[in-house]
Formats: sequence, C-alpha cells, structure tokens
Amino acid sequence: KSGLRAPYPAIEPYKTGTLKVDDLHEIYWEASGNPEGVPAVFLHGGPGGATSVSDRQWFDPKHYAIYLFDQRGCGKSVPHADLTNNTTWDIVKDIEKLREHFGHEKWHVFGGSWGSCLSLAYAQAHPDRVLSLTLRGIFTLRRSELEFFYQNGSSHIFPEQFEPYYEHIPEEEKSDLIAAYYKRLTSDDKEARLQAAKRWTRWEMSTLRLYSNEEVIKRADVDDYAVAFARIECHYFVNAGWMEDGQLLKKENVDKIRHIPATIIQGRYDVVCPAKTAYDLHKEWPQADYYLVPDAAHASGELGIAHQLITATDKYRSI
Ligand SMILES: CNCC(=O)c1nnc(C(C)(C)C)o1
Repeated sequence: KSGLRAPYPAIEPYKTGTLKVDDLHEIYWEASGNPEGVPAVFLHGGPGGATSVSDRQWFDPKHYAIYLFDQRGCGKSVPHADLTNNTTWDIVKDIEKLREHFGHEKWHVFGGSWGSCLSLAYAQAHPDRVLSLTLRGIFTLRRSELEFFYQNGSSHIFPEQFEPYYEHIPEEEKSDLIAAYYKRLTSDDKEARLQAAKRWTRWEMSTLRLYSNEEVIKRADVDDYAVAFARIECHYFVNAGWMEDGQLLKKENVDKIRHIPATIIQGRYDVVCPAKTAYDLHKEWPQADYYLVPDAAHASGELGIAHQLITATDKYRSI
C-alpha cells in the first residue's frame, strides 16, 4: 500500500530497570530513543499482555524518550501472574511512580485496547501530567463490551475459532463464560489453570487481525505468557476494572481530559474491541481527532492502523 507510514525501525533500550511499587510487585521498565527527548509512555494491552520490541517503534526515536513497562504480574514484572494488589488503580499509581522515578513533569501517553482503557483512566486521574493521548482499539471494560467478545458476539464472526474456547466449559456453566474461566484460571490445579489459559488466550490471539496470523496465535502456546495474559485479563473483567460501567465515557470524566490533544484510532472490523466504544468516545469527545480505519481489525500492526498511529505520534512532536 503506497503512501502509508510504517513503524520506525526496531531499536534496543538505552536503559532498563525495575521499580518496587509496593511490598509485593516489582515493575520491569525500559527507556529507548533519545534520553534528552520529550517523554512518552506506552501502556500495553491485555491486561497482562506485556511489552515487546514493536511497542518501541511507534515513536520517532530522535525526538522521544520512549518508556515501556510491563504492568503488574506480566512480562518481566514479578511476581508472575500474581493477582494480589493488581487493579486498574494500582497501575495508575505505578504510572505516576514511574514518571517521578524518571524525573518528568508530564509525558505523552499511548495505549491500545486495554492500553487505551488504562490511558483514559490515568489521564482522567492525572490530566495535568499528560501532554497528549494516542488511543487505538478503544476498550472501556463495559459489561456490553465483555459480553460481545467473551460470551456472544464475535463468536458469530469467528465461529470455528470460538468453538475450542466454548467447548472447554461444561453446559451448566456456559451462560457465564468469564466466570467459568475465572474459576479454572484461579483453581489450585495447575493443569486446569494452564488448559483454561491456553484456550482463553488462543481465542483472543485468533481474532486480533483481519487476516489471521499464525505468529500471533502461537503466543497462546507459550505457557507463561498464556497464564499471565488469561489470569490477569479475567481478573480485571470479573471485577469490571474496579470501575462503574461506562465510567470513562461519562461527560464529567471526559470533561477532565477534553483539553488534552488526543487521537482516537479504530479498526472497522475490530471484533475484540468493536467500533461502538470508539464511536461512543468520539461522540462524547468530538474535540479529539477520530480515525475509523475502514479495512482493519484490532491489532496495531494492521497497515491502516499503523499508519494513523505513526502519523499521530509524529504530529505530537510539535508539543
Ligand atoms: C480484551 N483485551 C484486548 C487487549 O487489550 C489486547 N488485545 N491484544 C492484546 C495484545 C496485543 C497485548 C495481545 O491486548
């Protein structure tokens, strides 16, 4: 596709480290790009999805000091897959602790999927710390959003991929699949946890792209990854992210961030975080730039989505 911007080349961090954020959790972080640059923080998805090299490539490394960190319990943060003190508001506090640790007054915030939910939660709690918001595949953990992907919605579009996830649960528990998976993901039986984690994770990895991508789907076969991803996601969902339903979309909360330069990017065929949430956010927040990419699904790597993400972070170099 001609004329589309692509991510910046892969780079390595100039510094990495860990930050003890409470008496249990230690967060892994890394800094890359320009140490003297304008700071930007990347908030990964899932929750429990952890960061990877491609997450550094959304930012011009000459301009930005690019900060990535693995949220509580996932990636290189420890203890692995631990659900204790692991909530939206604990991570919002961690973002502030990291900002202070790095010595920055404010920073650009970038997040996709769960990362977009966390970006909104952080910005609404600390609007004076946010230079801009770049949001992709909008997710706000409403019950309707969870029902659509985990119970009955995306299953009509990816019926064959839904089957292994659905058939893993006995008939009498099929009416609430999130609760049924949570029971297995938090069971004392290690094998039961692992089997549930692999089925849960494969369902999501199989539906991220417009054209399914075996490389991405294989993540479901990496035990440690699948267990952290599934346990943490399911933990946040059964607790509705410790938010009221629709909290982040309420006028009084959007009012807190309405003035912040922001870009909303959404794939039309995103079945993981369907376009309705991006549209609801856009209607409440018309001041934010809004791009509905007509030929893309959920993943940031979809060509049209990648183009808008790079265009947005390049645009925010002027701040
Ligand atoms: C409901 N979870 C959507 C989400 O945050 C997400 N989707 N894919 C990811 C990874 C790219 C981290 C696998 O995260």
